[in-house]
Amino acid sequence: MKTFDDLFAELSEKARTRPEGSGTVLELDAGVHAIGKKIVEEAAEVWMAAEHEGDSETAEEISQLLYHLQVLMLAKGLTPADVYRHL
Ligand SMILES: N=c1c2ncn([C@@H]3O[C@H](COP(=O)(O)OP(=O)(O)OP(=O)(O)O)[C@@H](O)[C@H]3O)c2ncn1[C@@H]1O[C@H](COP(=O)(O)O)[C@@H](O)[C@H]1O
Repeated sequence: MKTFDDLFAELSEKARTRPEGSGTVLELDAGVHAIGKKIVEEAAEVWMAAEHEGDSETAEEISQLLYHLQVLMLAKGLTPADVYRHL
């Protein structure tokens, strides 16, 4: 099973090597404003799933929110350690 840190390592590598067909590369190229909009959209989907759908759908929406948060971290040059020190 992939963890938060596993995904961050995978996305960091995508950002470094910029493989063809990577959605992460496209999203990074779109910039912080576009990534921020995606985060707000996914956060709303988490809320709606939690209120109106099941646990599995909610967990899936949370995974998508975490993905977009990681893309924003990469766009800003932040690492998981930068975040963890605030937990
Ligand atoms: N975990 C994710 C992940 N979660 C969400 N997403 C993206 O976020 C979108 C969210 O989906 P929605 O259901 O909101 O669909 P949507 O609004 O129609 O999406 P868009 O039309 O806006 O793309 C998906 O279409 C993906 O583009 C993800 N994209 C990639 N990953 C993982 O990231 C890694 C690298 O991916 P690539 O960079 O694409 O190779 C791989 O391991 C992937 O599994």
